[in-house]
Amino acid sequence: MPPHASDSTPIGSPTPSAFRVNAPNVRYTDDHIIADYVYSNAIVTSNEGGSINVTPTNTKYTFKTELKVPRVGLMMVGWGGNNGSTLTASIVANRHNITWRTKDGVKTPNYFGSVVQASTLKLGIDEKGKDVYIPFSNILPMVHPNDLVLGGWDISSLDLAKSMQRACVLDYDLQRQVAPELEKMKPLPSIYYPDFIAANQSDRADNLIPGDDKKAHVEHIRNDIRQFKLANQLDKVIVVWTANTERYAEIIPGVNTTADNLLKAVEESHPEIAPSTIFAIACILENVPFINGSPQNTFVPGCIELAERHRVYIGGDDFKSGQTKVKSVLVEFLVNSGIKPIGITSYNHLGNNDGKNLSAPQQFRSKEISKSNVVDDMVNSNKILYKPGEHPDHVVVIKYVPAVGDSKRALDEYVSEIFMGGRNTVSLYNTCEDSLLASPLILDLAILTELTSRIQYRTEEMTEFAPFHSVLSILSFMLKAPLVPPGTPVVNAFSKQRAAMENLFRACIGLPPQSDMLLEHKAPVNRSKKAVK
Ligand SMILES: NC(=O)c1ccc[n+]([C@@H]2O[C@H](COP(=O)([O-])OP(=O)(O)OC[C@H]3O[C@@H](n4cnc5c(N)ncnc54)[C@H](O)[C@@H]3O)[C@@H](O)[C@H]2O)c1
Ligand SMILES: O=P([O-])([O-])O[C@@H]1[C@@H](O)[C@H](O)[C@@H](O)[C@H](O)[C@@H]1O
Repeated sequence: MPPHASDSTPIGSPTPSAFRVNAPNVRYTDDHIIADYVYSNAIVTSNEGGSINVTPTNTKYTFKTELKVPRVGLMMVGWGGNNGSTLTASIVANRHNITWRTKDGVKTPNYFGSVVQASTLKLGIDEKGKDVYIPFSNILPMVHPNDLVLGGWDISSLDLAKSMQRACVLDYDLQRQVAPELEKMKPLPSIYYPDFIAANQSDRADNLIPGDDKKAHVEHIRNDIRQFKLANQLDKVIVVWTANTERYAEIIPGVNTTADNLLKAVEESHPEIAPSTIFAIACILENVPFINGSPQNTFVPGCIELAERHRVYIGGDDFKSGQTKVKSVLVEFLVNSGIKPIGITSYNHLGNNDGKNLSAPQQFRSKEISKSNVVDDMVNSNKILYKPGEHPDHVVVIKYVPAVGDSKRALDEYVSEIFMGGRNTVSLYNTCEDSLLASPLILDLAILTELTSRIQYRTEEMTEFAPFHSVLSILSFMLKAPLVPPGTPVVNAFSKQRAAMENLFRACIGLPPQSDMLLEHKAPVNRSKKAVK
């Protein structure tokens, strides 16, 4: 059976072979790859005397992955924004291989910055012991970005060509060429509750679903999704929130702490239910995954419970695109090197509409939270450096400076304690082209969410295959404040996030985790008996 997709599997077709895993624990059928996998862990216990015992555990899983790549729609909330318009224009450019001229010469379209489309992973070693890498998108059949059918909503009525122009992100010679296709794309009217985003956004709000009946709004969004799916003959739709950052919603017992009281609050049009939560509820009830690319607490407890009840995938929060992505690498490097960050100052200024919205205190606060919590797991992992409850000083500053547009300037300083009372200071100046860094993440989130929806698992205790938990923590690599199943650990460390994602998909094809031990070189199997002098 041809087992795996190439990195651009035509929709719905049998999967052309990219590679085959020859192992007794892996089986291929016309429609699935079925892999038996042993998940190894270690339970650590300590007794009163303080001595620590470690008990290795092995849990048998079977993963079943549907190989057929469906026809997928990506609906973006905030489609007319900088990220939404930039992604749309870029997909059109890639789809038609449109090149464009700049002062630096001719540019060709690509998907750089997408972990799925532009990164690789180690599959194994060749006969000479040399690492063999494949495109990440080849590990399992995935939707190719060029095949995504795009749509979405915006409170601004501008078509996508005008939105792209307003964003001022892409070179003019490219904008010029994709404009004819983008001008046909018009965002659906959306829901607008002024209290949740900065007042300075009101001048865009000319494309609204009427009324203030929140239950009607849920039904309207559900119908929009159904119509989009029908009109484009889609098998699946994924919704990604790339609209403005909202203020945090207050968690109110009896209003949004359980699925039932959240639905009741929607029926009563409770003022504390945010637009993003209305979209999430609509998606859950429509059995459509919803991913939150912004930092607000869309997923109030009742919303998570609703997703669990309906077994619909949700994920978030807040694309991890530039300054924070570097932070999740640098702090991991420092702490894992036994160096103690004691002061982290993250300043940036930007001049796009996101920055304009974030210039309002409540919207900034949402972003400050997601940008500040990103070091917690790394700090908590090293009790040598940090006493219980001890944390680096961590300051986040964001300033709105229209003059720099989408080209955010991030200035970071990391002060650390080093050997024998020494101090080390790392200063970074990072020009993050915000939308060019965030847009590829929207692709990764949508494509990996769709892939995950084709994977089921079963353990020896289970009689049936089942989907993963509704909260897709496997998406954390793309997110600043990873949403995780209630009560489970939040991982922000960059290398751990990447390894978790890679190793899960390796498990689905029956391969062990990538350990990078290179034991074959350190302890060669066929080493001669003679001692080396
Ligand atoms: N590097 C990045 O760009 C980056 C990184 C992390 C998070 N984010 C988040 O992604 C989001 C989008 O970023 P952007 O730069 O594209 O912002 P943007 O302001 O350019 O786009 C947001 C769009 O959402 C629309 N909108 C606002 N409320 C809406 C609603 N209720 N329904 C539908 N549309 C609505 C606005 O009209 C606007 O077109 C922001 O929340 C931002 O904080 C961006
Ligand atoms: O991802 P990252 O570069 O750390 O964070 C960014 C912030 O620094 C920026 O101010 C904001 O506008 C973007 O939405 C994004 O959240």
